[in-house]
Amino acid sequence: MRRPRSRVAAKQTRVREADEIRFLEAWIDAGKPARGTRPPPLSNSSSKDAIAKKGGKGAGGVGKAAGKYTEYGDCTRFDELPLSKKTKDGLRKAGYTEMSEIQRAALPHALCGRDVLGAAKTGSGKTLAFVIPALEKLYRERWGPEDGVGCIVLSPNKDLAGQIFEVFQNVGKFHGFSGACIVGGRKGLDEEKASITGLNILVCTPGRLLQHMGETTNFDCSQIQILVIDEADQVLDKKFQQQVDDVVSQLPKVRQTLLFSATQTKSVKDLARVSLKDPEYIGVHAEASTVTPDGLEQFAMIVPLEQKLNMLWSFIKRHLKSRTLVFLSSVKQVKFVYEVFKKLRPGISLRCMHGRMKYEVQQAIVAEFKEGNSVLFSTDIFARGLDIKDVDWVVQVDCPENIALYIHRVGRTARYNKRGKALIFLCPEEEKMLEKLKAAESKIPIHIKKPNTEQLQQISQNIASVLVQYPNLQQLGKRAFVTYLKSVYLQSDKEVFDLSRFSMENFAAYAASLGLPVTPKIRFVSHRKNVPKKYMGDIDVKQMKRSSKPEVIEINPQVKNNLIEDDGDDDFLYRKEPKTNVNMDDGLDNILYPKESTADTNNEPEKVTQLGNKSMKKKKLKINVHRPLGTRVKFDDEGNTIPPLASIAEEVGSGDVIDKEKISQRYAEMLREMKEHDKEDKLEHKKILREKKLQKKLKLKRKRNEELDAGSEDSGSESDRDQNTASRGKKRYFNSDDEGEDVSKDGDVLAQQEALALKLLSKMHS
Ligand SMILES: Nc1ncnc2c1ncn2[C@@H]1O[C@H](COP(=O)(O)OP(=O)(O)OP(=O)(O)O)[C@@H](O)[C@H]1O
Repeated sequence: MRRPRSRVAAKQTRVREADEIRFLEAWIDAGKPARGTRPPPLSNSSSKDAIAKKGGKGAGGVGKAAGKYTEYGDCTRFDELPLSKKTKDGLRKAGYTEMSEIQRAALPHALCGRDVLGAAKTGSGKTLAFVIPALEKLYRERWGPEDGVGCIVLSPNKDLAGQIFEVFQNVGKFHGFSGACIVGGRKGLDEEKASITGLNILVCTPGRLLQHMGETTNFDCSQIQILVIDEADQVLDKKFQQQVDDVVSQLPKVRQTLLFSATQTKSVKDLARVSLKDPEYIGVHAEASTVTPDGLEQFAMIVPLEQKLNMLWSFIKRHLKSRTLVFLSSVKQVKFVYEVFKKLRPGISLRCMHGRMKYEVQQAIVAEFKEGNSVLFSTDIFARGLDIKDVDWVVQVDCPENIALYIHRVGRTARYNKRGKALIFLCPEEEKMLEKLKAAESKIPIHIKKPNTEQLQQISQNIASVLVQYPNLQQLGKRAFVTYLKSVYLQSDKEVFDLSRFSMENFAAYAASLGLPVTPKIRFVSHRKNVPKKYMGDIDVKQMKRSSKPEVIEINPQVKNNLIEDDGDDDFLYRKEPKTNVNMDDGLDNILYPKESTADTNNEPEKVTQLGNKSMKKKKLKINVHRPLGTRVKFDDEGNTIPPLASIAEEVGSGDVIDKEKISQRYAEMLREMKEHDKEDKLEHKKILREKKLQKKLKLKRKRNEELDAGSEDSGSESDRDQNTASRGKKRYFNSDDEGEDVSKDGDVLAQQEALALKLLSKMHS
């Protein structure tokens, strides 16, 4: 019986694959690099010759040459590695031919089954350094659908997980493995549960994987071949500690483990937690003079807290032809700055991104951001791993919590041999961070730039008017204010982050710079445990300031003078752009920074007193930054502050000038009107009460008469009745002319008396 052709083809494929696997295994074993060896750097031409001699393509064959398996420890191209045809085809199709340094160093060790702890600069291609070994391992193990999960990749967040999964899809497209990106969120959990047991490759966040380990029936990870942890220093950090430990405890001990990050952990404790066995420590840039990408230019600028938004706005206006990623420290700040700037229309499309967004929304935003020039405001959800090509600028408006985060943030630009620029705003109170960045051991070539006050656009007033129009934004602004201070307060590095260095005036000016009419109260400090003594008590910022050092408080003379300047340009929003089209290479620095400082890398940061001094000559917006917390500030047409009472008078009166006499007249009038109203109300109330009383009495009277009438019919004499009524102390009605005469005997007389009484009463009240 002839077998169906497809079965024959399938068998042939199986046989071919089995042959290929045998060849690969033999090659991997015979040509593997010695432990601890690294390929020579590529820049050296003599090393290239040496590579060619040793066995690269130039040496006359891939895999086997002259009957011997070639060494692959020094090769430079993917197709010189002992990789399956499927992976090589995938790489070629995705456009990858030459290996990056980390790939050259890590892949040979990872392919021969060793555990690897890899560190390399941001954007240097670490993802392929673990995706390729993972695919190859499963392929050589002939992993199939019935084998379940064979590879787990842990990523700190869902965006990065999605990105890694895409690389698996691209490079592994010719393999038949199934896989999924398993990230948080309620949606999709049931679907995931239904399919996860049949998947081979899982790229997931630790929390979601743990959820499946606990909830999904038949979900078994006991056979996995390879565990990868990307952004290992973060995943092994406190935040994920419990989750990662729980996950790892459910994995088999015999497996390969690969750990990668731009800022690597070497903590023995951490490595023990994931049971790395005799790992290869590969830090390809450990000897490099910088830890950041070579194509990255980095600048720092000392900007007072209350000038940060002005500076950011001015920056955006000067870089309309760029793709800029802006980091802020909280979701609320991101939302606030994005919403407010959007209303102010800078002339470039704006986007925002934070962790509270749905995954699909985030994906859509990233896709849009990739399309053209725009500004993306983001929290640190974007700081690590995210790979967007051609980001021109990374601007850090808020100080990163440590050097590692700085490195990851700036690493969103200048990726894979591209060029890029990064700018960080540091408050004068955070100058310690600048010292740390500049320290030799940090290996961060950062240049100090002096702000060009001539180009600085003051937008606080514009923001304030936006907030008046959109009260929701005012609420958001308040929350952004509080959250920012909270984030500073909660940072552990008190050398850099110390709220006590900020004065009450700083906070008030900062609130004003966000367009807030009132400085929000900051109460969170007193609610924290382990609060340094100086912050304790029924705290508001006033008390914090008292413990600060005076020299750092009064950095800005404008604050001293209670003044924040305004450029007085009513046409601010629609001001014409400079003739030049601004882009990465057209000497922008001269626009935002003073010319004389561009080459200066060693200057001490100038005290921020310089900011805006020139435009002080122009019209001034006077804001009393010393006003007590909770005091509303209003402005007149001239930009002067006016007390709330004056603003009432202005609304009522016709003139432009605030007239004190008018105010008191208005108050006197209001008082008189109020008294009159009060009198009328009282009379009305009395009248109602009396009428009620009278009605009650008449009702009683009628009832009594009815009883009396009934009594006279039944029994007793008149004298008895008189006695009875008198003894009960009831009032009796008398005719004034016939005083003493008992009229109750006569019903007509009674009726007359009632009518008379009613008449009298109504007269009295009318
Ligand atoms: N061999 C290569 N040839 C060409 N491009 C490559 C190569 N390897 C990686 N890339 C590209 O370089 C970019 C950065 O790669 P990847 O995201 O893996 O960097 P990374 O080192 O993981 O960065 P980060 O530390 O920021 O996560 C990607 O766009 C990727 O496609």
